[in-house]
Amino acid sequence: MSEKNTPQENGVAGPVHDVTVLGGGSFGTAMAKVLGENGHRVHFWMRSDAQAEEIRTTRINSRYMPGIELTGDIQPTNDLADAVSKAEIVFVAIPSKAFRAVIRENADKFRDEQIVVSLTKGIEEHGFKLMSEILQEEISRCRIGVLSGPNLAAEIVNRDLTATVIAAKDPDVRRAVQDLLGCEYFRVYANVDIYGVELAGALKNIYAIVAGLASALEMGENAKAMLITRGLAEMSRFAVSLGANPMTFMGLAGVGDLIVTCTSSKSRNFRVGYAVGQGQNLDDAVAELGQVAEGIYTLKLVKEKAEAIGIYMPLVRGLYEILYGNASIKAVINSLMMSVQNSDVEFILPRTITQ
Ligand SMILES: NC(=O)C1=CN([C@@H]2O[C@H](COP(=O)(O)OP(=O)(O)OC[C@H]3O[C@@H](n4cnc5c(N)ncnc54)[C@H](O)[C@@H]3O)[C@@H](O)[C@H]2O)C=CC1
Ligand SMILES: O=C(CO)COP(=O)(O)O
Repeated sequence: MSEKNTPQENGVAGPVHDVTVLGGGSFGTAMAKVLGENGHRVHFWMRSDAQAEEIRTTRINSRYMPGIELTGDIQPTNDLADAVSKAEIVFVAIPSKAFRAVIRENADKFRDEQIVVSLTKGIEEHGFKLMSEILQEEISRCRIGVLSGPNLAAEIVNRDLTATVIAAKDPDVRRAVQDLLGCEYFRVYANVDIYGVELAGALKNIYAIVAGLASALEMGENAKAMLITRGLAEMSRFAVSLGANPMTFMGLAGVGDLIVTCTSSKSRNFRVGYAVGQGQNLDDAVAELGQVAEGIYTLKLVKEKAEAIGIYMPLVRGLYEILYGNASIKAVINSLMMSVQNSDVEFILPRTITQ
């Protein structure tokens, strides 16, 4: 750590920290940019040496953030051991499908008590594990946190006003992340409900796909409000039944992230839904996107889990039938609108509230 001797671009002052970001995609790049502009030394790891070299020489990640200049002391590398060993805090922005493999392969590189924060919004395929649970299993000697919220990378890199949530049990972890990332356009709130914050980030991707579909079909603004609100009801019902705090879903990581991804074509999940709504098949839509849309995997896992624990999730079931069951969109909408199940009460209170 060293004292800063130059005014920082983002209106913050304080000691310079060594911070590592794992994952050279859209969100890793956005977080590296905030940290770099906040004056920190950022060890930015990506698996592709060519990509690291491009960023080193041009200061631009042309595949994931074309035209966005990465200023500040950002040091791209494909040497993960070196990047992790130098860091006081490690942020992980690796898609959920590869998350455990990357952490497990490199578990011995992390230090005792090192802070490791997941930025990933997904669920592991076998065992329904969230990323913080994977970190707990693979590197339990580290201090773990989760960052989630309405955080479109494409807006953060333009310095558009944004708020996020750091969830961690350890107050020092929460404070460290607030200090590192907070600046005049990026505000960091704290929460202790790691499971709720993390699950909300994964679940909202499903409803973003639904909203993209609805938008392509020009269903209108009333339909949008219905989908977002009923999506919130069903995702909170599911999460609370698994132990999340219902209040988390009233906050930025819950309804906040749900709103942004269900209303913005900058969301990749929304875009996949939009393409399917326009008649494209799912595989082509994902291939054309060229980036991760976690919701298409999360959907399968949540449908299975909801059935296993008996939670009513009609939007999840309907989207699953469209994407994986070859059901016609029209038939699914019709069955959702005409369903008599539970339409007599708007709220089905979670057991934890009624007991
Ligand atoms: N882009 C956004 O606006 C936000 C994304 N997130 C979450 O962050 C996570 C990462 O998303 P993005 O960066 O946006 O995805 P992306 O599709 O833009 O980039 C994914 C990155 O992961 C890398 N990657 C894939 N497999 C890998 C492996 N086996 N080893 C090392 N690197 C690997 C790719 O090379 C690429 O650099 C996702 O869970 C996403 O939901 C969270 C908040 C906002
Ligand atoms: O999580 C996000 C914004 O908060 C990004 O959503 P997408 O992955 O759908 O782009």
